[in-house]
Amino acid sequence: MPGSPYTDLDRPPLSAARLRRALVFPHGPWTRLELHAETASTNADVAEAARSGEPEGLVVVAERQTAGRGRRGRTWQSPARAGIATSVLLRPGEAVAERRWPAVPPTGYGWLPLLAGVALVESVTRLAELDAALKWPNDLLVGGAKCAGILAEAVPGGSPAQPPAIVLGIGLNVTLRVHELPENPTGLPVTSLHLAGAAATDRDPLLRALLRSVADWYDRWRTAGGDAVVSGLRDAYLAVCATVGREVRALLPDGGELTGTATGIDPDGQLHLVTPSGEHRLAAADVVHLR
Ligand SMILES: O=C(O)CCCC[C@@H]1SC[C@@H]2NC(=O)N[C@@H]21
Repeated sequence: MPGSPYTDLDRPPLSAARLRRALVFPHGPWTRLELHAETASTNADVAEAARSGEPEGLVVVAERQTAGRGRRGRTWQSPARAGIATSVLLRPGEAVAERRWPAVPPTGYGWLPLLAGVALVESVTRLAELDAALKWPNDLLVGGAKCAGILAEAVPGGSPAQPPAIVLGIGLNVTLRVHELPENPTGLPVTSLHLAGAAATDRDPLLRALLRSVADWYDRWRTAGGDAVVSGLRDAYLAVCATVGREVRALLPDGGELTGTATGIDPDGQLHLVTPSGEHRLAAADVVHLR
């Protein structure tokens, strides 16, 4: 696409052969990889596969998305070869006897985007050698700016007895340049690993490390029946969460807003907020760090 600000063929493509090495990680759920040069949204692709009965473990990766989805109905920009855009299919409600994974009740599913956030911090810290943290629930912050986002979407089962599948989508800005960065509606600055001074921006190892880390945490969490405390996931999340202990403004899904101190994360992954009007537990919100 000559003339498009998003086309940059100097950026090396992802290698399906190199990425497939992440699929054989022994504890992971990954079964199949699809790598697309372009798609509308990897979350939409995986949701469609889930509706067609695809088993757990599909990984869809795209070099570019034309209609990437963000949280709360927003869009997500995925310029060609400049980031990681991936979605995975998880079926936590189905027991897996050979792995000794019991079925996780749907009340526990809220931890999946937080799990992906922990995996993002681990892989970015290790490979890009940057200090990374999470703004609750799962915005990856590098130097106080957003570098990645996570969108988990539920796909209802085929019958009321069948638990929903979860599409877990991760978008990471790797080599985006300043003119390619989108504006964040809450005023949060946005960055990429390259702009933040990453030691390495090779996307194959980054994505492999990310898939391994998600697989590792998913195995621990599933083995513990979806219990974030027993699996150690809650502690791992708290260790990298930049929100707890801060003064924050929470923009609520109903348009309301609360200002107070974030004091903790409960066993369901909800944020505790202490405000002058009392204590609140938030399942979803856009959080702005004030101090
Ligand atoms: O708003 C956010 O912060 C969440 C952004 C999630 C973007 C990723 S990119 C891969 C996957 N496919 C999508 O359409 N969205 C997610």
